[in-house]
Amino acid sequence: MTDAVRPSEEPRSPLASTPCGCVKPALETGNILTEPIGYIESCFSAKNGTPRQPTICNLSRACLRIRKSVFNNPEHSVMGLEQFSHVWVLFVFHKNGHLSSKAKVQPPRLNGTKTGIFSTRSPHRPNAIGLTLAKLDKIEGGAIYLSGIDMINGTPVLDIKPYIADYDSPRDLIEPLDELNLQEREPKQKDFSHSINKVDNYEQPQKIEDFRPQYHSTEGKNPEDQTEEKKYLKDKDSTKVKQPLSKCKSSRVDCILERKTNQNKNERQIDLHPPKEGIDSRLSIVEGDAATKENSSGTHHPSSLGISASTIFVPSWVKDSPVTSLDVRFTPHAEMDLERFNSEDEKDVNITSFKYFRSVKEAKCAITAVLAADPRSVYRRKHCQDRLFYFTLDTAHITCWFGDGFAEVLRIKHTDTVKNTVWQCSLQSAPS
Ligand SMILES: C[S@@+](CC[C@H](N)C(=O)[O-])C[C@H]1O[C@@H](n2cnc3c(N)ncnc32)[C@H](O)[C@@H]1O
Repeated sequence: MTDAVRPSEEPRSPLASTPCGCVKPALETGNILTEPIGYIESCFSAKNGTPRQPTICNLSRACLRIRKSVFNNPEHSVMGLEQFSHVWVLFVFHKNGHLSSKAKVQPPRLNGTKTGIFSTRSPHRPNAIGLTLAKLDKIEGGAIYLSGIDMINGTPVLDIKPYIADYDSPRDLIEPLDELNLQEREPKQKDFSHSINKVDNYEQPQKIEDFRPQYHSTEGKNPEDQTEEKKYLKDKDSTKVKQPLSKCKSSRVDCILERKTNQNKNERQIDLHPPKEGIDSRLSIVEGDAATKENSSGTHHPSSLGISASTIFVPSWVKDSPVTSLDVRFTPHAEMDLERFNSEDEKDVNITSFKYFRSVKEAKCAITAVLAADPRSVYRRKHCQDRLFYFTLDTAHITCWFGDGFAEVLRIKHTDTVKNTVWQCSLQSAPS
C-alpha cells in the first residue's frame, strides 16, 4: 500500500494528545463545533411531502439570510455569488430526532431493499449533513433566494459554495476514452491522479474567462432530472401528469455507466458479479451504438475494469427505480379549493395568498411534482395504503390518498384555516 492511499492513524478522541503530550485542537481531529450561517425559510414546513431531491420540484423556493452573528456585514460574504447560477448548500438534518448509527438503510427508491448508508442520500447518517444543489434566483443584501430545494423550513445551513461545473462535474474534466478499456488499470490510475490535480489546485492561476458568470441551461441535464413542471406547463389544461420516474420496473440493482459525449448515447452492459440475494448487479455503460452484454470479469468496481475517470456511473436503482411515478389527479373539489387561492373576494383576502408560489398554476404544478415522485415512506406504501396523506406546501395544506399507480388530491386548505379549525376543535373539546 502506498502512502497516498494508507489511511491515516485515527485520533481516539477530540482531545487526542500528540507524542509530546500537547492536546490536539478539535479542528485537527475533525470534531468541530458548527455554527449555522443561517436558517432556511422554505415552502416546506414538514418532512412529509418534502421532495427527496431538489430536481423533483423546480418551483420549490427558499430564502437563506446570512446571520449577523456570523458576519457583521452579511452582504460582504455573498459578494460575487450572484455571478453563479447554482450553489451547493450544506445543511443539518435537524429534524432527524437523533443521530443515526445504522450502516444499512432502505432508500424509498429501492422500495424496501437495504443498501449501505454511504451509497445513498438518506438523511439518516452519522453526521446528519445534507448536500443540495440549488438554483440561485437572486441575492438581496445578505439574503440568498433559492429554488429547486429539498429542505424544510428552519433547516440550519452550515455553508454555501458556488457550483462550478468544471470542478464539480467529472464529465467536463477529461476527454472521454474512445472505447471502454478492460485491460490493466495501472496506466489509468495515472490519468486519474492527473485529473485530480487539475480539479483540486485552487492556487493555480485561472483564465480570465473562468470568472465569467456561468449559466448552465437545463438542456444538458439528464432527461430524468427534467421536472414534470415543464411537461405540466406545456399541457396546462391537463390535471393529470405522468412522469416516467422509472423506465424499468424490475427490482434489479444494476450499475449504469454513462459515457457523456456529445454523440448519441447507447447502452452496453457488463455483468460485474453473479446475482446475490435477488440483486442482479449488472453494469451498464451508456456509449456506442449497439446494446451489448458482456460477461463478468470477476471484479466488483467498474474502475477496476480500467474505465476512465471521465466515465460517470451510478447504480441503476438511482435512475431506473423499481418505484414507478404516479399519475396525479385533483378532484373537482380540490380544484375549487385551489381556485380560492386566486379569489378576489374580500372575505377570502386573508386566506388566499401564497408566500412562495406566484400563481395557482405554479402551486398545482408543484403539488403534482411532489406527488408524482411518491413522497410516502416505504412503510407507508406497504402498510398504510388506505390512509389519507397530508402535507403542506407553501400556505397550502393538502389532503390526498394513493391508489394503484396514482395519487388523488382531495382537499387543499389554506394553512391558516387548518390551524384555526384545529384551534376551534380543541377549544370545543376543552373541558369547561
Ligand atoms: C433524501 S434527503 C436528501 C437531501 C440532500 N439533497 C442530500 O442529498 O443530502 C431529502 C429529505 O430529507 C428530509 N429533510 C429535509 N430537510 C430536513 C431537515 N432539516 N431535517 C430532517 N430531514 C429533512 C425531507 O424529508 C426530504 O425529503
